[in-house]
Amino acid sequence: MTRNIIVLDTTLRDGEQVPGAKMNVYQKLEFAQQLKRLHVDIIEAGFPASSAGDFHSVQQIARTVGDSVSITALARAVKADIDAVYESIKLAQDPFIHIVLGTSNVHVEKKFNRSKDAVLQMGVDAVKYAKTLLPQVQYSTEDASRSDFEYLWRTIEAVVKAGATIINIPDTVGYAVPEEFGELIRKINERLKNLNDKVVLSVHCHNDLGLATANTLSAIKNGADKIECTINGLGERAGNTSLEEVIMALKVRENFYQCSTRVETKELIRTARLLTYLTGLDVQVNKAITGDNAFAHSSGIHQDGLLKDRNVYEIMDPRDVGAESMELVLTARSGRHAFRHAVEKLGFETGDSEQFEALFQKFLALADLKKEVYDHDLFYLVNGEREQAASSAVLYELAAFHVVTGSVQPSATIELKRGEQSLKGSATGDGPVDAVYSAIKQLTGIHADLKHYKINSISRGQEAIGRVSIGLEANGKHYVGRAMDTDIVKASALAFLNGINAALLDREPQ
Ligand SMILES: CC(=O)SCCNC(=O)CCNC(=O)[C@H](O)C(C)(C)COP(=O)(O)OP(=O)(O)OC[C@H]1O[C@@H](n2cnc3c(N)ncnc32)[C@H](O)[C@@H]1OP(=O)(O)O
Ligand SMILES: CC(C)C(=O)C(=O)O
Ligand SMILES: [Mg+2]
Repeated sequence: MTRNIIVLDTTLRDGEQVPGAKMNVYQKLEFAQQLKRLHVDIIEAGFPASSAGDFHSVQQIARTVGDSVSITALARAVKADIDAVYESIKLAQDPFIHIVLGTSNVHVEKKFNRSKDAVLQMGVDAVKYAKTLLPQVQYSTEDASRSDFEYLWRTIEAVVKAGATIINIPDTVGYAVPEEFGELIRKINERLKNLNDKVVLSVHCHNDLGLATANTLSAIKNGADKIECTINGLGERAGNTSLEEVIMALKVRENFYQCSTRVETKELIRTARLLTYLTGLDVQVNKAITGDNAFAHSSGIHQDGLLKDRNVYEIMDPRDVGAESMELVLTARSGRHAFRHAVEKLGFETGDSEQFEALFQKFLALADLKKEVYDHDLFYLVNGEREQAASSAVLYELAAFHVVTGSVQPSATIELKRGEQSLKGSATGDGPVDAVYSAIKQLTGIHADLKHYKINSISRGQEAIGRVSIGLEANGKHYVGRAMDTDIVKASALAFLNGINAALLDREPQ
């Protein structure tokens, strides 16, 4: 008999704590919809007390996917944080409040400068308060793996008696090693079952020593009922446990773990690609499950073996994680049937006939420029179109641009549209992109400092698409912008406008 493991995805909370991983509300909603398709049990949607923007995103996620996925969000052991969590998730069907509070000596003494008893009491009070709002409360003993065991247990016992229904044991700084972490979970599990066998035992591991997946699996083997993970292992510092790795380890080695999950593994690659697209954070090519080379075989002896029998060098079928064994190459000579087939094969809906036609025309324009359109390009084409439709509140649009560069001083002429209004202006700069950015700043009148600029080539072929990610500071806050185009100057202009629009929307909510 297999045991079901509850899967919580915290990409939108711990994952989003990563510099550069910030997403806007439309992007978070798109990702949450994909997590729903992936069949995770719980989405940790954010940290609503941290800003009005995060509160709004958590609320929108709870409203949009909270009918079929359990939703939680994080709070310190602070009343205002707990209130913010409750207010943002209360419309979901199965919401719960997640409270975190440190148990290690260094947290108690250095972070809080209080006695152990006083910190424990803070946790108990927080749980009692959260219970007045919702029946389900998760309590995380932050830095558990570096905590004195008897104090850790005393805390768990007290918060369970106060009403906590899930106890989450974090290896916050990735210090644990598998044998030791497994033993810790075994001991807690034994005592917890005697104390209250309805309480769910959960783990949350970080990857500072590259052991997050191993520690999570060891915890499962030793009785953990629930795991917290992120897609591509995104998360604070070296990241969190990678969801796809644990899920596939449980599936491929079911004979050893005798556990299963509800996760729809065929959605794994698509979820990982979507996250890369939304955050601009690429995955290393040799990353297990979601790296570009995870299912690529290059050496002759391996290829020979595979041709004789796939099992010689394959422990899982690439199709089980949503990887294509064969890619369809589309060109400008492809028709609507082939295009629809390719888009649907990637798992996207093609919309009504008007939406489909608009998408097809965009595809033709791209195919004319790029000659060959790969699955990867289609993925970005469809997502870009959706994101544009979702963010109809965008303030400025690029209507036209012209740049001059070479042995003269680079200059740019830009035409922007804002609703019915048309604005045109020119500027010079150190280079064409700098000139474009100066002209955009002049026209929008926004004081924005470019903090970082990154350009990558995505997809293959000579006419690959350039993806630009920028970070800018405006109104004392940091905003990100991303865009892609076969013309890198245009992609640069669009990414900058994206960031400017995010800053303006923050100042003038629509
Ligand atoms: C392990 C984790 O991943 S925990 C989650 C990490 N996530 C985040 O930090 C989310 C983003 N954070 C934020 O937006 C802000 O830090 C806020 C809104 C939470 C707090 O902002 P501020 O009030 O300005 O406080 P600041 O961040 O400077 O300091 C943290 C304060 O919270 C206290 N604190 C830290 N953890 C906890 C906790 N679990 N419970 C109660 N208080 C806590 C600290 O002791 C400090 O209080 P002090 O000012 O009395 O010393
Ligand atoms: C909030 C907790 C679970 C956390 O992220 C950690 O301890 O790493
Ligand atoms: Mg964490």
